[in-house]
Amino acid sequence: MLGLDAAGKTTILYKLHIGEVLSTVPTIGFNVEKVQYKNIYVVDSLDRERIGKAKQEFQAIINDPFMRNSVVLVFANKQDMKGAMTPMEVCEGLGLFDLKNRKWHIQGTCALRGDGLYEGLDWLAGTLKEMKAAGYSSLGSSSF
Ligand SMILES: Nc1nc2c(ncn2[C@@H]2O[C@H](COP(=O)(O)OP(=O)(O)OP(=O)(O)O)[C@@H](O)[C@H]2O)c(=O)[nH]1
Ligand SMILES: [Mg+2]
Repeated sequence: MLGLDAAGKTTILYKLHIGEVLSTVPTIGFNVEKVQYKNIYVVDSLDRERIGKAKQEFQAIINDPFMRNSVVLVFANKQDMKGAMTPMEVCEGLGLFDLKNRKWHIQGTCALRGDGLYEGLDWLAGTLKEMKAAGYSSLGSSSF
């Protein structure tokens, strides 16, 4: 799971693991959270100023050779906040529409409440299963 600082990664993991949000402290260093599900990118939908930076990082990740053929789930987080970008705006901001030959999905989420998290993960699990059944051997990076 990847994303710029304060996107909501730690909150999502807390929510998924224990169903209750504890206060979080910023993660120093790489903004990478280990989680069983791979290929998840989290965006702070409220942070319009840094959507360009989020795009840069996102494009670098998905263009990494290890990420070829990988499926991508994007969480457009903080949908509870007034003025947040809609999932469609986040989609445009990241350049998701330009992705060729790639299965991707964007899911609006509110990590604090847990809204949308399982819907997104269901899509990811179902898609990975489909691809496995279709005989794809490479399901993306093992380092995510
Ligand atoms: N309103 C709102 N706040 C959120 C949501 N998700 C996370 N936050 C808040 O956003 C802040 C940053 O969340 P974190 O989970 O620490 O973000 P992170 O991606 O782990 O950040 P780094 O560890 O710095 O990379 C915290 O104050 C969270 O409570 C959300 O869906 N809605
Ligand atoms: Mg964190």
